[in-house]
Amino acid sequence: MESGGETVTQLQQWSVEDRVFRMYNLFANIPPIAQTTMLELQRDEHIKYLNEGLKQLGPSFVVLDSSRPWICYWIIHSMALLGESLDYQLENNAIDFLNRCQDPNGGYGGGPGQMPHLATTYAAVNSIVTLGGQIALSSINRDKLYNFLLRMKDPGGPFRMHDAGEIDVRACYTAISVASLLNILDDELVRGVGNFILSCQTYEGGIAGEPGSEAHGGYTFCGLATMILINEVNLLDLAGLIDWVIFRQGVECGFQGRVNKLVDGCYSFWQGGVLALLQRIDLVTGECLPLFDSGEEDRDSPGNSTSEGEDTDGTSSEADKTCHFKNGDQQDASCSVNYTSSSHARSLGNVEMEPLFHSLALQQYILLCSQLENGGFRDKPGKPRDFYHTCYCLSGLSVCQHSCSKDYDSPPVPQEVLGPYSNLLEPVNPLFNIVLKQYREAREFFSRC
Ligand SMILES: CC(C)=CCC/C(C)=C/CC/C(C)=C/COP(=O)(O)OP(=O)(O)O
Ligand SMILES: [Zn+2]
Repeated sequence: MESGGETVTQLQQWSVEDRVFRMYNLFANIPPIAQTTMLELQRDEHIKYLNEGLKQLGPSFVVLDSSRPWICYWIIHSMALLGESLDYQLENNAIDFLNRCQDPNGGYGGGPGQMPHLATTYAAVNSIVTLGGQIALSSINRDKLYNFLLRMKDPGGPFRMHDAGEIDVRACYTAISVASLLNILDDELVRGVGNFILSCQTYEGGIAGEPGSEAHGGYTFCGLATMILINEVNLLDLAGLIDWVIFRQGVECGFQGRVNKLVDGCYSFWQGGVLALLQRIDLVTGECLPLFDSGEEDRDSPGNSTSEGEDTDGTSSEADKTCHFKNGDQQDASCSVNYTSSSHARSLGNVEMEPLFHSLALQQYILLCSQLENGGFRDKPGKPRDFYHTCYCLSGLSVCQHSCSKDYDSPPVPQEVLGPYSNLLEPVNPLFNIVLKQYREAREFFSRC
C-alpha cells in the first residue's frame, strides 16, 4: 500500500512528528471543496427531526425497546449541542420516563421494569444531566446507584455490564463516568480498573474492548477517558495511542473505527474525542492546559499555574510532571505522566494547540457526507439517518470546532469553523460528552450533595 508516494515501511520509520506533518500535507492536497452553502449546518431541519423523535418516545414506542434511555440521550444531547431547549412538556415526559427506568435497587434499565444495565445507566444519567434543573438532578438515587456500581464490580477490578454480564472497557467507562459525574467515585470503585484497561491496549496502540481483541475507536475513547478520570493515564503508552489514532483519519476525511474498515460519521466523536482528550495533555511541559471548567476554577487547580511537578521557582522537574483534569469540586482527577519515557513528548512540541488531526477535513466529511439536507446524520452516503449517528456526528463537529481553543469559554476563531460561523455548536466536556454548561451545573449540584 502506498500513501502519497511513501510505502508503509518508509512511513513506519518516521517519527510521530514527521507522521503528523505528513498527514497535514496529505490533506492539503485535497482540493478545496464546495461553496459555503453546501457546508451549512441544517439547524432547523435537525431540530425538526429530533423533536419528532422525542415525541415518539411515549409509552407506545417499542422500537429499540431496551435502548430507550439511549434514544433519549442521543436526542436530548443533540438538541443541547444545537443550543436548543426542549418543549416544556417533552422535557417533563423525558424526566418522568427516565425515572420509571430507575431500578428500585439502583441503576437504570432499558425501559420501565427492565433490569438495570451500565450502558443504559450512563445514557439515563447523561440525559438527566443534560436536561438539568433541580427536579431532574434530584431524581437520581445516588446511594442506590452506588450500590448498583459495587454490585457490577468484578472482584478483580473491572466492571460487568449487568448482573452476570460481560466484563469490558465499556463497562469500566460507563461506571466510572457516572460515578465521577455524580460525585460518588471512591477508591473501591477505582481499584483494579487501570490495570484492566492497560491489559486492553494492543500492540497497535489503540484500546480493545477486552484483552486479546482488536483495537477499536469506541473502546479507545472509553479506555482513555476512564484512565483520565481515575488519574492513571500515565500508565498508557500515549505515543503508541497517538500514532494509532491519527492514522485512523482516511483520505475521505472521516475517521474509521479500526484498521482496514470504512470511515463512518460516528467515529468523528469516538476518535475525535480521543484526540480532543490527548490534546489537553501538554506533552511538552506536562502542565495542564485550561480544561473543561471555567477559567477561574482552572487557574486555582493545582495542575495549572503551580503544578505538583513544578518547583516554587517556576522550573519543573523533568521526571514526573503532573496534569490535572478537574472534574468536580471533590474529584480533581490528576495524572502524573512520566515524560522521560515518552519518546514523542518533544517531537510534538511544535504542534502545540494545533489539532492532532485535520479538523477542517473532518468537519467537511460530517457536513457533506454525513449530514442529510432534511435533517439528521448518517454513517456515510447511502445509509439512512438515525439518532445515534446524529448525536455522534454533532458531537464530533463540536469537538472539531473547539479543538484549538485553549479555553472552551472563548469562542473559536472563524477559521476553525468550516462553513458559515452560524454552524458553531455548543462545546462539550469530552470526558463525558455532555455540553459544558450542563456539565458545570451538575458538578456544582452534586458537589453540594
Ligand atoms: C459509552 C459506550 C457504551 C461506548 C460504546 C463505544 C463503541 C461505539 C464501541 C464500538 C463497538 C464495536 C466493536 C463496533 C464495531 O462495529 P462494526 O464492526 O459494525 O463497525 P466497524 O466496521 O466500523 O468497526
Ligand atoms: Zn457508525
